[in-house]
Amino acid sequence: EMNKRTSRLPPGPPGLPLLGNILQLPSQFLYRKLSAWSDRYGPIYTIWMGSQPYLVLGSAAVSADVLDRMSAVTSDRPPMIKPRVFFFKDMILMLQDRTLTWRAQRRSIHASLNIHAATRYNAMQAQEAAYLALGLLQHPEKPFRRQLHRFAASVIFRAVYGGDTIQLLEIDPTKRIEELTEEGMHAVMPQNSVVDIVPFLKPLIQRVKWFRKQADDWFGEMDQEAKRRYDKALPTDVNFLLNLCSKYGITKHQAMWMTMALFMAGQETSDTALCIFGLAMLHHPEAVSTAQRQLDAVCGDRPPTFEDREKLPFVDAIVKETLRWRPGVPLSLPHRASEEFEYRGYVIPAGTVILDNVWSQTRDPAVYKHPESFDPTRFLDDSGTLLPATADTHLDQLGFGHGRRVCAGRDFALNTLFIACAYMLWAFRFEWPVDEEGKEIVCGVDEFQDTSVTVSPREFGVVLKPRKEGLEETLLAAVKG
Ligand code: HEM
Repeated sequence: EMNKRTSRLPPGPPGLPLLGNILQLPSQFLYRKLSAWSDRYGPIYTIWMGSQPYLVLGSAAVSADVLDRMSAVTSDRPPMIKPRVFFFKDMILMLQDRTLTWRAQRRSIHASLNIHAATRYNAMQAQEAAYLALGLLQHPEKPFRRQLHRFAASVIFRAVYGGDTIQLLEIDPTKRIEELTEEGMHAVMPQNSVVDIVPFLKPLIQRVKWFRKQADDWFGEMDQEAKRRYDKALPTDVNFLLNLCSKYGITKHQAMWMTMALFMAGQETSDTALCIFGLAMLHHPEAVSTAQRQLDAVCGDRPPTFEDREKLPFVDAIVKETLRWRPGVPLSLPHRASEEFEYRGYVIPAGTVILDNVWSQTRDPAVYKHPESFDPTRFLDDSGTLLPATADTHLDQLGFGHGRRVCAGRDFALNTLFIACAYMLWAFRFEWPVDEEGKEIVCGVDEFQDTSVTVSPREFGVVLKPRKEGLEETLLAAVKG
């Protein structure tokens, strides 16, 4: 299908005959290797997985050209046979091509999560942020990450299915979905899927019973879980998305999977971003104190609200910088060219997989000076007001991907992060735990773990000290609403 003679793909690292660059790719932190190659081969280059070309986009400008301006032909997903066909049976919108089903789902999600509609979730998000702070105050013995995880799960679960806050000390009803998600998502990255590197194996593998059985069992369980959750949800003010499905011609089976997809896409990503926020705050006390001065001036002894947001640009700048400094989804999700296209004199054949390396884009020194330093003031003018966004960066939010596939939950996620970070900064001082000799137990800024789609800091401890009189009562009142 691929005509190597007529295509003129941009050059990249030389590989081996037949295998291409496969053996040069690390099984973890692929984005780091791809970023190092960007330094050498430029912001657009090609790597080969066998006979399959992968175009790697390493600068914000190139990504805006290829994935935004040419989105009409660069917005499909790779075949990803193992996860997409074997596991998800093409029911999950993140991995679908731009079919009519995909379009209908994006439309209904947009109707409920666009920047205006997303404000309908604000009261719930603020209540959840208060409950997060309360949990951190009352249960310092529960790991920080565990509590962020509960928060992120509860916010997205309630937005999708309605219902009450997931309690910190009770059984987490989302646990099963998460276990299944982890198993399924592991298959997404090309290194984990032999079929996708050597597609001619597909028919053979499809006949291998045990392999199909694993995927079929997984699908069966996920399908049941999706149905159970969907049937339990009562359309309410909070999860009004459910009301929209029939309007957009989405069948029940599709709606079941769409709601599940939203949970999968929204939970771990938000939790990861908050964990990175924690790490950044521990390393940057000066950012913490600037934010706290602003919060104290605006809110005093009452907790922050969404109405305060205009007056809290430093908190928004911290959220932006957190997502830029260590993007939790460093390679976004892969796109695929649906048609041949030309760019900068190159000819990219249909079927080329496009890797959106947001990790290199967010540390492009032409766009962000001193990209390795965590500096929220880069987004603010001298008076502390948010600056207009940098061109070609999706409002300085490269971490949410590009083009027609750009994250469908971006504004919702930014609201979740804003209120959670505002609450934590308002309520607590951030300190490292200390060992018996009084020495701080620090987690370095690069001590990350790779969980295939997301990357996040390894587990670390944080001591949160209350900085307000009567904090517990204030938070209890905020939780009650
Ligand atoms: C900090 C939090 C989040 C980050 C960093 C993030 C990042 C991303 C990225 C990088 C993509 C791929 C974009 C592309 O292919 O170009 C994506 C897709 C998506 N995200 Fe998010 N996301 C976050 C939160 C959420 C939330 C809260 C939701 C739902 C409420 C959500 C729903 C989706 C969906 C449905 C897609 C698939 C879009 C498609 O394939 O058409 N995300 N996200």
